[in-house]
Amino acid sequence: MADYSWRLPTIVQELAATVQEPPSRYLLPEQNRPGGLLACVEMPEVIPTIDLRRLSANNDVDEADHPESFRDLLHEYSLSCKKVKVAILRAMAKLLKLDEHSLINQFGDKASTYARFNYYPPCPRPDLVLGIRPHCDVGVLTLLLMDKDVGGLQVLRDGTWYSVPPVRDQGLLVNIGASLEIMTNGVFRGPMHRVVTNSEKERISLAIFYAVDSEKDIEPMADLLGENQPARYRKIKGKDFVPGQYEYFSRREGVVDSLKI
Ligand SMILES: O=C(O)CCC(=O)C(=O)O
Ligand SMILES: [Fe+2]
Repeated sequence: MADYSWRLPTIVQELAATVQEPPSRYLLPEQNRPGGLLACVEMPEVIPTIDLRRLSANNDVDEADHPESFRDLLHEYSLSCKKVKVAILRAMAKLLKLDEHSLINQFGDKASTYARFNYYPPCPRPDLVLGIRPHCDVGVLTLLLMDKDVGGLQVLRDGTWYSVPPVRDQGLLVNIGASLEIMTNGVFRGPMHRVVTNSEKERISLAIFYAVDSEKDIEPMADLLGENQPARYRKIKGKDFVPGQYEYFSRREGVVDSLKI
């Protein structure tokens, strides 16, 4: 029988179109949300970020204020993504010649998974306005479902911005976050990326962010260190990392650089 466990929504627009506004009980509290600093200017409102733990935990669905199909679809999608995340982190651990569970074990008991739909309306002056300013994702791993038609994501390499073409056929873009860079002592690097705007077309993406337990320390894994492999990053608590990240955003630097030894 065909295995549909990796099934993704046909297109991100289809998933997004089923709901106007996610119910507030599934959202991350405002003060914890990555908001205005992601964009180039202060945003008029903080961007809603769905906390998938709340979404999965809440089975008391009130259809009146809750489009059930959106919840179910996002939940199903997050379960598929979890398998992808686990498979990738296992493969990465093997590449590092570590126990295959070692990276997954870094998350701690209360790891977080957040979903954010990024909507970029057409912009008459793409030469002046970015959709998201340059940043490195702060978590361990990000799975990005991109708009199937409209590109815009760019990745920085050796001082040049490279455009990532739209991924058709239900492709996912896997982004390494700064937490994983620290844990692997810089073997895997979190790339700087940004989103440019488009004068004619709107664009939607869905990012699922996997982050460690906020009480856990993020630090180079002991098994990767040795006499000739000293720690290249200082440790930082999960909960101090995210606010630090946004402070550095405004200075257009990566928080991970501040932890380099
Ligand atoms: O919309 C995109 O393609 C990228 C979004 C992104 O970088 C983010 O949400 O952190
Ligand atoms: Fe990002």
